[in-house]
This record gives sequence, structure tokens and C-alpha cells, in this order.
Amino acid sequence: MTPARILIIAGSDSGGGAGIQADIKAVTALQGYAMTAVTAVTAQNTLGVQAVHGLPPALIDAQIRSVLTDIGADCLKTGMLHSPEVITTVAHCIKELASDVPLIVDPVMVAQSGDRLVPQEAMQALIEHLIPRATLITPNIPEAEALLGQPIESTAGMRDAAEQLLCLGCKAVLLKGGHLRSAQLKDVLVTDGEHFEWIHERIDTTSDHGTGCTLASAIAEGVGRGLSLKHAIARGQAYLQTALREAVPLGKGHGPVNHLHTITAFKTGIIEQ
Ligand SMILES: Nc1ncnc2c1ncn2[C@@H]1O[C@H](COP(=O)(O)OP(=O)(O)O)[C@@H](O)[C@H]1O
Ligand SMILES: Cc1ncc(COP(=O)(O)O)c(N)n1
Repeated sequence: MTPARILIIAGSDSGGGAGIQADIKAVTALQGYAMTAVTAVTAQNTLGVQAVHGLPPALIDAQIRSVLTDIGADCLKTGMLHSPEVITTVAHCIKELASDVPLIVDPVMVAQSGDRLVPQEAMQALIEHLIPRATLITPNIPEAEALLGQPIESTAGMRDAAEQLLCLGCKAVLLKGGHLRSAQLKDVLVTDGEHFEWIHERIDTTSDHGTGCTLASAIAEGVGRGLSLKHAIARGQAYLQTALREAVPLGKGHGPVNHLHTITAFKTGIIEQ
């Protein structure tokens, strides 16, 4: 089977739990082919973000161009885009080279640790240049609040907020409710004419670093292999929930999920452990 070609445009997490590293693991574990345009390098671990260095827009453009003019892509996924210039560069480049390719935008702003990764002014550029082109945006609650400029205080307000986000011009919104302190977690999908909800029991774990990146990349792999959006999200959710349940504690803070739980060859003894 030819794997789905997924181009990930996002930042690096030295700790390996979020960002590009989580994206590559999720796409690979789901049998897709992961390619990357690195936007920024972060010094980051399970405790927080110690340093951020954004790469020049021209180098980001060159990476996207290099991949798309040779290998091509079945789905694009964006994560940390650290400045308005980076956002306009990415938007122009994919308009020129991949105008028909589905685009999943994860509007990353803040790491799980609470450290800011993207300045507030980048939000406006995202609204103007990238969100109207998106097949799906996947904000968490703080990101949705920043995009809308209003608070979302309970799961009851999530559908209304997702519908308002849809008015920004994307084709669909998956609003993730992990940050609401509820026992049950709700994620809401709104498209033009359709509304759907996923409800999960909250797993009691500190291994929740990179959940948003992992979910968006798993969805990108599903869309890239030709699944419907709803099917790709359901499959991505199933993958992430098992990755949360099977996580092994690493580090002193918020550790990574277990991205590689899909690999059963070790368990069956086909490959020596
Ligand atoms: N402790 C948990 N138990 C079960 N699902 C979780 C848990 N934490 C996060 N999730 C799921 O992970 C996904 C992303 O979570 P969220 O925290 O809302 O976004 P982000 O990781 O982008 O901050 C959502 O589908 C959410 O339901
Ligand atoms: C480079 C990079 N990109 C994105 C995130 C968001 O991760 P989380 O899913 O923990 O909010 C991160 N911590 N680092």
C-alpha cells in the first residue's frame, strides 16, 4: 500500500513529546509517510520551555517547496507558526504549490506547561491568511478563546463557540475540551450543516504533553489516506486515547503519550525486543 504523504509544518520539541517529534511518530505509527518543514527549534522538556528560536521564513518556504515539488502531499498539517511573517509565507507557498491539498491547522499558542510559544499578534495573521484555507482547525479551549476574544466557561458553550469559529471561513472546526476541568472530556466537531460530539472519561495521567499535536497529525494521516473527516477524527481519537492509556511515565512533569502502541511486531515476537 502506498502510504499517505503528510507534510507537517511545525516546531521541534527537544523532549520528543509534542511538536514535530509527536507529529512524525503519530503519522508513522498510523502507517503514513511523514515529511517536515521545521518552523522553530525549542529547548523543551516535560517541565516547560526553556528557549525558542524561530527559523527564517525563507528557510521554511524552501523546506515546503523542496518537498512539494518532488514528493507531493496528500494532506498538510500546521502546528507552531511563530510570527505573522511565517504565517503569510506558509499561506503563500501552499497556495502556489498545494492549493487542492487538504489542510489541518492546529492553532498552537501555548505548551501544556503554560509557556507561550506564539505571540498574540500571530493570531490575527492566522485568522486572515490560513484559517480561511483550512479543511479543519483544531483549537483547544484557550486557543478558541484567543481566536474569538471571549471566554468559554463550560462544555455547554462549546458548540456555540465552534459555530462562531466556523464563521472565520474554514470548512470545519474540532474544538477540544481537555482544558475544561470536567470529569468527562468533550470534543465538538462543527461543519457546514453537521455537528458531532465525542465524549471521553478523563484518564488520570500526567502523560498528556503533546496530545493536541498527536491528535491533529493522526487526523491528517486519516484525511490523507482518503477517510471522511468524521471518520479520520474518530480514528485519531481512538489512537490518542490508547496512547494516553498506555503511556509510560517519563520526566518530572507532563510526559509524552505512547505514540508507538500500534506497533505490535515486538509483542508478537516478529522483531526481537
Ligand atoms: N487526561 C485525558 N484523558 C482523556 N483524553 C484527554 C486527556 N487530556 C487530553 N485528552 C484529549 O486530548 C485531546 C487534546 O486535548 P486538549 O488538552 O483539549 O488540547 P491540547 O493538547 O491542544 O491542549 C482531546 O481530544 C482531549 O479530549
Ligand atoms: C514545538 C511545540 N509545538 C506544539 C506544542 C504544543 O503541545 P501541547 O499539545 O502539549 O499543547 C509544543 N509544546 N511544542
